[in-house]
Amino acid sequence: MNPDHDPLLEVTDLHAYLGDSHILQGVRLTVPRHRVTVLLGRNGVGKTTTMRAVLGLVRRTGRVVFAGDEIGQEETHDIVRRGIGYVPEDRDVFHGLTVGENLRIAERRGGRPRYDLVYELFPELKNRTKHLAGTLSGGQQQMLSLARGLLNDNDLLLIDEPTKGLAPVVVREVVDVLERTAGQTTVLMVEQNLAVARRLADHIAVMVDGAIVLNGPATRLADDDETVRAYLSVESAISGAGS
Ligand SMILES: Nc1ncnc2c1ncn2[C@@H]1O[C@H](COP(=O)(O)OP(=O)(O)OP(=O)(O)O)[C@@H](O)[C@H]1O
Repeated sequence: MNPDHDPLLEVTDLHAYLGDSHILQGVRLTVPRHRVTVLLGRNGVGKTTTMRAVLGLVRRTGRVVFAGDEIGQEETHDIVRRGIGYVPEDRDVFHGLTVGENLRIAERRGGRPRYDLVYELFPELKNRTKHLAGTLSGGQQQMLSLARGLLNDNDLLLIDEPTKGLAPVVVREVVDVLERTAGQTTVLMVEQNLAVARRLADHIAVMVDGAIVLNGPATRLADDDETVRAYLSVESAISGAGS
C-alpha cells in the first residue's frame, strides 16, 4: 500500500491549552510510515506543543490515531509504551551521569534495548560510555539524546529542533546522524533550519497560528519559494547543513 495512504500517525482537530491560552486550534496532520516529516513554522506557532499534545504532555482534545489505534485520550506512559519516542528540544541528557548510565535509564521496562544498533549508529558514544554526559560537546549530547530515542524499539520518533544552537560544522554531523536515524524509524521532526529540512524531509507540514496550513510532499519546499517566504522565519540559504 502507498504509505501516504496508510499514515502511521493521523491527527485530526487537535486542540491544546497552556494555562488560559488556546494554543493548538484544530491541528490536522498526517505522518506517513518510514518517512521523515518536518514540521515548520515561525517561532511560537505551536510546533513543540503539537508534539507534546501527541504525547499527552499537555491538556488536549481531538483525535490522534497511531498505528490504527485512537490514543488521543491516553496517558503519556501508555502512549510511550506503544512505541513513540521523544527527543526534546533541550536534549535533556543528565550531565552528572555517564553516557552508559544515560542510556541505561532510558531503557523501557520489559523491552529489549538495542545497544548493538545504537553503538553501530553512534560509534562516538561507544568510545565514551564512561564519560560524563556533561563533558560531551553539544553535537555529542544531541547524538546521546537521539540514541536514547533509538534504544527502545520505537516505531515513531518525535524530534524537536535537533540542530538548534549548534555550530555549522556540528550541524553537519547531526544531520548525518539524523539520516541514519531516519533509516531506522518513522520521524516527525521540528526543524527551523531550512537547509536541514530540505535535506532530510520527505514530507512537510507548515504551521501558522496553531493550525497546519500545508501538509504534503517536501518538493513544495524546493520549488515554492513563496511558501517559504510567507510562512517560515527561516532563510533559504543557510550554511552548515551540507548539500
Ligand atoms: N506555559 C505556557 N503558558 C502559556 N503559553 C505558553 C506556555 N508555554 C508556551 N506558551 C506559548 O505557546 C505558544 C506555542 O509555543 P510552542 O513552544 O509550541 O511554539 P513553537 O512553534 O515550538 O515555537 P519555538 O519555535 O519558539 O520553539 C507560544 O506562543 C508560547 O509563547
